Amino acid sequence: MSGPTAALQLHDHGVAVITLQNPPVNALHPKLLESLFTCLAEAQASREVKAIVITGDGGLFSAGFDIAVFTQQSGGGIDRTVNDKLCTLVEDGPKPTVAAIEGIALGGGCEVALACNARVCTPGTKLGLPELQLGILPGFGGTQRLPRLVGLQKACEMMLTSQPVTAQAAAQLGLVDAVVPHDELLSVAKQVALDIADGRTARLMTLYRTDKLPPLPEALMIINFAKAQSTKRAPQLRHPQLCLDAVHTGVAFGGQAGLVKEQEAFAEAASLDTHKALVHIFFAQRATKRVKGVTDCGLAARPVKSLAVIGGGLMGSGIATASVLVGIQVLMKEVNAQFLQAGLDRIKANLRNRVKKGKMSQDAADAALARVSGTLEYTQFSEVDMVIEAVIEDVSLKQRIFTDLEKVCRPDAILATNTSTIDIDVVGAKTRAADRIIGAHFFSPAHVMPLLEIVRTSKTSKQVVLDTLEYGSQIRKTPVVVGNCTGFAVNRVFFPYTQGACLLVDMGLDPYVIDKVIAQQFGMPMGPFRLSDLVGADIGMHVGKSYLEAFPDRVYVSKLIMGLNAANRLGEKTGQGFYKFDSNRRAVQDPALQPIVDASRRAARISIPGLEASSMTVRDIVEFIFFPVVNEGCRVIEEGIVDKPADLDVASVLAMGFPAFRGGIIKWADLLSAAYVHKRLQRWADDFAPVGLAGVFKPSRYLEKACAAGVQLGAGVNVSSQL
Ligand SMILES: C[C@H](O)CC(=O)SCCNC(=O)CCNC(=O)[C@H](O)C(C)(C)COP(=O)(O)OP(=O)(O)OC[C@H]1O[C@@H](n2cnc3c(N)ncnc32)[C@H](O)[C@@H]1OP(=O)(O)O
Repeated sequence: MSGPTAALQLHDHGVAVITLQNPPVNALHPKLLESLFTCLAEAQASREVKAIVITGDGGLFSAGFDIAVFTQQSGGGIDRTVNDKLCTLVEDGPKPTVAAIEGIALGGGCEVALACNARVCTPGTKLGLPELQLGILPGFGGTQRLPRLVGLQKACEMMLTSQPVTAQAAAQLGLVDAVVPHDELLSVAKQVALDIADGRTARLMTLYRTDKLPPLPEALMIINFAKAQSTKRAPQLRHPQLCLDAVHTGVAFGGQAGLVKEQEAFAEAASLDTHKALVHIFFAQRATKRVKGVTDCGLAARPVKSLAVIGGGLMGSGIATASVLVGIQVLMKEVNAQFLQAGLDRIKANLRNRVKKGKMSQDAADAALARVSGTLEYTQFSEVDMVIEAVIEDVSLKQRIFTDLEKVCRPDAILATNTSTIDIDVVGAKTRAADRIIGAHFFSPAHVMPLLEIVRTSKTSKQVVLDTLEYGSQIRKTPVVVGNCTGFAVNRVFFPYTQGACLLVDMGLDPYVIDKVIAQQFGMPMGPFRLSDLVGADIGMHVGKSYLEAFPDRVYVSKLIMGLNAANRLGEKTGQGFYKFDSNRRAVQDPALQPIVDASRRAARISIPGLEASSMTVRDIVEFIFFPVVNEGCRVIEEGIVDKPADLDVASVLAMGFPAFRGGIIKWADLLSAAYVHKRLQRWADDFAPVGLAGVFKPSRYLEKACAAGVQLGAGVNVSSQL
């Protein structure tokens, strides 16, 4: 088979079977679409063909338009005329077409199926229109045909959430006409096609159906409600509105008018930065598992079957939960029976929560729980493939544990620490096992947060990095492999985040206004001060000290966090921090914070001419806080802490909640232009030089060089090679 193509075969009784072929997911590359068009035209014209079945190769129908093409061509890379002609040939060509669907029918794949005159699928198939998660909208007629098949409300929900439906739900909704076993898929689809051709079954053309559409006033209410909901959820996003505009035109003026509007709306969405950002994140997230010098050198990963977790606290029990959920046997070790029981109870509670939320059955939760055993000894440690230590951040305690582990574990067992602040080399300093010691930095809650930061030292073996990557995939995390430095990649890049916000408060801005700008207008899940309350001001101060030691040239020490510590306003855990918290953990503004803010401002005495608080715009606030984060990201790239710049984008999205629709921290800077980021940082460095804070903003070498060379920050090594 050569490249993306469609294959035409004539089967018995005059049924032409066209098979989409483009492994691994039969993505609709323009070449495949062209080939599909040629096959369809041939089948439609052939005297020997009575009916047509479209199916996919390798047990999958299609994952939709080839997303890689979006990165290569402007305007979405979709040829409208091919698309129009193709769907017309499928839907109302002389011979009926039926889709035989297995595995997935997503995006354009689902839309080709929607244009068919009937659809048959196998159990386990997922169908949906997830285009909005890529910053576009369905562009092969999905905005018109889906509402006509499943009803307007359900169609809006499916498109706005990007969530596919199961085969069973699709049958109930009328999205498919039959669900049949794998062995019968093709024969049933062929029979349905012949039944239509012979007039035994009515030939339905989805675009012209109106039976599932509500009367116009009701339809408009549904669309307007969906628009309002979508604005409330993500006011920054335009493409959901464009999608609903296309739906609106279709229900008000008919499917053909709707198709024209859909194409216009698609082209507009495809031209926006949101689309570029989301496509970037789609590929970047899948690329984190490919690490130079580790995954490309012929080594085979060893899956983890049994794991020991040391420490049953919040992190340890979360790690254990994530592992038992995917079938790994877990041995949890604690120092006494009471702590052990508390750890096991936490795992039980985590699983119970999942059952309550409908994420798993009680039977599956029971089976998962049966995979955990508790111990106070090291006796069974000789049996495990991997150990993850998750005790408190105490260097000598961790060193003792690793010395013990070296003695009790198999010589090939992976020894991991979940530290977030301690140098991995120091943790293993008293052992001779440095080649199998690695950081496995989880984010809290460990069984929920999707990122696993894998920290390798200069001594960690490739095999151990590969195995830990494999473990990350096993527990369904997105792994990012990083180097060993203060804060590793994620926390290090984000240390200027709260720092910049504190500096703004000391300059006169209201902390609650800053939080609103960063959360509601920029799109972070919460602002820096709400985040500080979640993490705890005590932890903030402790971590701040380690950054001050490591990077004294660029740390601003505000009295704000110290003031909170002195007043025992540590955040959620003490009921008050920047905010005060009611019994439902709801954060409300607290006037009692003001004296702490005033004291911090008096101590800071920062006043920069031209940078008065009252003159700062939303854009100023956002850039003042995030450009130093970008700058630190540049240093991390230059030092080779990350394998590739896009890893930082993924990490910032998955661990810090940086908006995916902005592409992650480095992609966002590139979309704004590195030169612009550089210019603003340099200006602030000059402005703040008189108060001794130039270092907080001074553009990094990597940023300087990228600008000088006119290359993107995301270019990585290409920039470094020009340094
Ligand atoms: C005009 C139209 O309306 C526009 C469109 O159709 S836009 C496309 C809409 N479709 C989508 O958004 C589906 C995107 N894909 C997915 O959700 C998931 O990849 C999936 C459910 C199909 C498979 O998931 P999973 O089994 O976990 O495998 P996953 O690693 O994600 O994908 C396997 C490979 O296929 C690639 N791939 C998946 N969907 C693709 C697509 N639509 N185009 C190009 N490549 C795709 C992935 O990049 C990955 O490549 P890699 O192995 O080189 O990293």
